[in-house]
Amino acid sequence: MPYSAQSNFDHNSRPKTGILLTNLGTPDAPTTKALRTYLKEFLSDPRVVEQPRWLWWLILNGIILNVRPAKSAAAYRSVWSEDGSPLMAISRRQRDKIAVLLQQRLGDDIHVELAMRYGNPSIRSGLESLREKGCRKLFVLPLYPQYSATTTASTFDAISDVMNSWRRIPALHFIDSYHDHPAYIDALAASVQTYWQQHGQPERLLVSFHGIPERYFRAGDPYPCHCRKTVRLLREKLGLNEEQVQLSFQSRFGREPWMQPYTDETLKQWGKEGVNSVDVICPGFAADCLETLEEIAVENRDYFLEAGGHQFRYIPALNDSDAHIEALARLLITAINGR
Ligand SMILES: C=CC1=C(C)c2cc3[nH]c(cc4nc(cc5[nH]c(cc1n2)c(C)c5CCC(=O)O)C(CCC(=O)O)=C4C)c(C)c3C=C
Ligand SMILES: [Fe+2]
Ligand SMILES: [Fe+2]
Repeated sequence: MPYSAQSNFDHNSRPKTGILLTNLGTPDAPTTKALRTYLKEFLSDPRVVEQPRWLWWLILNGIILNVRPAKSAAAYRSVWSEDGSPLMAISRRQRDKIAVLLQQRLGDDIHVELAMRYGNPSIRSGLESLREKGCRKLFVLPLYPQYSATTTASTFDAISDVMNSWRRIPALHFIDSYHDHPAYIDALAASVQTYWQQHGQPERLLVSFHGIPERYFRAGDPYPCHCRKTVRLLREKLGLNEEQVQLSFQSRFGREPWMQPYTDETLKQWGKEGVNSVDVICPGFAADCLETLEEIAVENRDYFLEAGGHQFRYIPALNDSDAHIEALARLLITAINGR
């Protein structure tokens, strides 16, 4: 098989620097058909579901892909905007703003692309576009602050799958996590403080992360440790105690135990115990998406209020806020300058 190269390759060209921002991905439309395509790709990834392949193939194709797409499509419709999926719209704005900031600070030889691990725009299209622009140094920033094999390592798999047919591999820098980066923690703390200055401080802050099966943690996935460290640093920065700021895991899928405590059970328990007011923040999501806008802000709100709680608020993700763009740009500039 011939290995491929940049189509307009010039041996004397000046090397450029490419940045690939990635996130999980989202369906192309909030329809059952689009959800089936998206979920099939996502849930066929062995990094996401670690089960014997034949058994999982039967469950996925026999049950899940017949039931879940319609249910998920209805949930996506409830958050879909004029700009499409919130995750996609916000990710595009993040890419545009980061590109402007990096070009202002480092010059025009920097190119920034956005790619999604599942669906569109694909990792292949992002990498090929940077290659066509002559990028020979490549910085990949998966927008997952906390490393997990299910997300971060899966992104790496997709990159190596594309590059294994390339003639010239760029100098590759893969940013594996930034769960304790001071600029990220500062941006999170500032977002909470600003929210509280405007709306008042609740009794408790619940810091909710997407879960993973407990089995993956026992096999060595550091994700829960990264989540705990983010929460500790945030709590310290806010000057609050372990009762006021607590961690939980949301979005469990399937029957086996996932990381605990579960977000829904925690909120039900707090409602029953007489906790009056709760704010929830989800620092593992760089952009608001179905998991925050629907599962947290709607579904879990109901659990808390039905259990006896009085006030529930969701503090938005960092999204394309100036503080977030600045934090991500600082992360990238440090990597680019090798410091
Ligand atoms: C099947 C197991 C799943 C694992 C393990 C998992 C890990 C994981 N996911 C995210 C981030 C996101 N997940 C999102 C949606 C989503 N996640 C799963 C399943 C697993 N995720 C499903 C089936 C879905 C689709 C929605 C649904 O049908 O419920 C999203 C939202 C995407 C959007 O379009 O809005 C994000 C983001 C992380 C960070 C993570 C492990 C650390
Ligand atoms: Fe997920
Ligand atoms: Fe969910």
